[in-house]
Amino acid sequence: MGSKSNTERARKALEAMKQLGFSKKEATPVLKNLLRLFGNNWEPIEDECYRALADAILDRHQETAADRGCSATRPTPDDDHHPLTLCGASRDVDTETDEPRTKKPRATNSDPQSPPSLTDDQDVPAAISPPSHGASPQFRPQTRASARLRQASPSSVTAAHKRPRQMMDEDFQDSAFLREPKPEPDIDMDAIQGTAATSDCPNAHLGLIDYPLNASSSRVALPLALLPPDQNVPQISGPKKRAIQPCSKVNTGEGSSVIDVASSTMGEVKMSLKCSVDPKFRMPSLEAVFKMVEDKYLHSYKILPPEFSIGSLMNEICQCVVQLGSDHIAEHNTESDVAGNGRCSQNEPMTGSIPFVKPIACEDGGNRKCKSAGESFIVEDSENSSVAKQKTHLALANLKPIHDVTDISKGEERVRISVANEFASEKCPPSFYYIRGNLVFQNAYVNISVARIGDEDCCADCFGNCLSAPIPCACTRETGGEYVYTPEGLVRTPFLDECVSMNRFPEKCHKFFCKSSCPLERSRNEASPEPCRGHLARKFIKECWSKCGCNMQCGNRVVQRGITCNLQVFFTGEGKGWGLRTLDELPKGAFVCEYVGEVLTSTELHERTLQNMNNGRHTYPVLLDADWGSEGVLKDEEALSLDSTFYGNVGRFINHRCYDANLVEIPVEVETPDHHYYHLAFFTTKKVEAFEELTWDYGIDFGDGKDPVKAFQCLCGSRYCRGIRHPRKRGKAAAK
Ligand SMILES: C[S@@+](CC[C@H](N)C(=O)[O-])C[C@H]1O[C@@H](n2cnc3c(N)ncnc32)[C@H](O)[C@@H]1O
Repeated sequence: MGSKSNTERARKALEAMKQLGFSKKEATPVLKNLLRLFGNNWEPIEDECYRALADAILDRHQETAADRGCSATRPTPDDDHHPLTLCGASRDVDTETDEPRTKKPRATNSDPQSPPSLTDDQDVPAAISPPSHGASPQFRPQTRASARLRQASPSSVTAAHKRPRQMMDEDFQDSAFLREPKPEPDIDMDAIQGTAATSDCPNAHLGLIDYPLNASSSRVALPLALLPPDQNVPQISGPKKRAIQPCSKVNTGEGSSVIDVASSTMGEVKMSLKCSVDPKFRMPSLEAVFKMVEDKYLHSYKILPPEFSIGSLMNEICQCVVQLGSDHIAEHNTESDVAGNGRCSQNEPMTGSIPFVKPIACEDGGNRKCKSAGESFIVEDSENSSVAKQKTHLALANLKPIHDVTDISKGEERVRISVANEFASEKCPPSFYYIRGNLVFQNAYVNISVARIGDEDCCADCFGNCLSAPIPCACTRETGGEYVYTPEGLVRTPFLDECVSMNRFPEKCHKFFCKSSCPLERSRNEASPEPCRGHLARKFIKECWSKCGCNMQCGNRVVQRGITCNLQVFFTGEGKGWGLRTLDELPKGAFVCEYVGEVLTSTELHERTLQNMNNGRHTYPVLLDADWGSEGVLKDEEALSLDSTFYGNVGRFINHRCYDANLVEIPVEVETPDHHYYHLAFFTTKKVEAFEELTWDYGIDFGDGKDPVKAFQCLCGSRYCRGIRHPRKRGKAAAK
């Protein structure tokens, strides 16, 4: 095929169409169009005996008919099972003269290889033959082109079996077709597959199946509904790998429908829905259909915002098709970017994705199992060596979970978190697994046990809402006998301001210095670690928890109830990649989200760092170092950090802003009474307007040339920016 000239291929295609009764005049423009659509790739056109071409010609007929104002014709009594007839489809063409003719083409069929004759009673373009009796199971309408192809050539019968290649087939580089089935229980799949297997088509058991009916009836090609693409798709190895779509059963009963969606890289998305209809069906106006569906949704389900319209829903479907269909392209283009950094996904070297108190690079992928540990989970790899485990993260990254742009959390959160890109660049953030709570990667020691929580660390005697009780409960011990939260769930201003000030001016705050070697320095250089640079003695919020007598609505449980505000992941278009914004105005002290990721030990973090450096990739995990140095020697498995490179929540999208960020991170103790493991929660430092970007100060010293990880060039826009352009001046100004 590959060596054939285009002219030769065109000639053959037109010849094949001629045999189907399509004139050169009508086939040529359609062929040209298809070639343009497939980017001059002949294979999908030649496939299945030019099925795509025949379909396209018939589609054109239909469109022309629709333009002429024709709708479905009323069926004749014989057409009981032909509810939809193409307007104008009975028009045929003299294949010699290219002129329309009233008689359908007749051909003799003495040669089994030549096209069989098309008789008047056979030639039904939108043919749906009645079920036959006997051995043949129930069946579905054949598609128009397949009917013609089948009648035209025995070889086309087998070719028609290849229909499922339309979905996820590598041959279709420029176009993708999805077919979403309704469950269709009535067909005997064994019978179908058995029949198909008798043909010489390698994919005969898939998709469009030809049915041998009894002697009096013609053979009917059955379009079987295909499962959606996220099902397991077995691959056939061979010269060309083919994705096989498993077939679902066909239902010939009333109300069954099949949705066809086709798209091309040129942004065209075509949807068609085939439904069973009453024989007296007449095409209603589209306006009436839209109105009826909108009314139905509005009145029956009451879930619609006022701006809802079916038009925009269809537009959204189109956009989702294009986006999902394009994701693999973005993935190929962003192989080195698995950390959710918008800049990197534009093929720039990654300068870091995970914000942090002290930046450390990391990377990884793979064969993992998760097991739960209280509210945390442990992610285990099947391999033993820690380095190997880190490596498996690379493989994991290649699994590329697909984002749902209507809710990137995929239902993990209580609110939907949409994705928006007002720029024409990437449609979706690079892949990661969305998790609502932290996961232990491997060796991190997160000891969540009821026995560890003493009476002084819980309020077992409380009931209902602790904030309504006359005396503050035991859970306020850490905060001087006062609740941090107001009854409205906001962090009280004095506490909040102290946290903000601590982050802005860490040099003025109390710090813990590790008594022996610092785990962070140890991980950087185990042989001769540098002296500890100090860790902030952070202020904690302690929330009530499961060992407390209060209920889940208790005012001292805010972070553990999860995200409640309307957030959106959006493309900043300011060189910072993706960011997070609020869709509603937020008051000062409001909880926004946690920073969620994998819990790593400092050794694991260091291994990721090395792996990452080897791959030219950097990420910035958050150290959970609040209490490092407050005790004796901190064991490595107790020195924890969070990394949301591969597993994370929306916190991973929050960009950095020097000094005057509108979010501050506050450690929150929930299930553990010590400060080795805790939650890192973001609260607003001031009132935030709707659609304002949410930012926090990563605490990066942009002027620290010694740090092994090169910081990104700061584009925060703050007048106090410590960014590399004015490191000293800005820093000093802000400190005043
Ligand atoms: C936690 S990620 C934030 C989300 C990220 N923008 C994305 O697209 O996934 C941190 C990375 O975002 C980028 N970034 C964050 N704040 C920035 C800033 N102020 N200026 C420039 N880049 C920034 C840097 O590449 C950084 O490594």
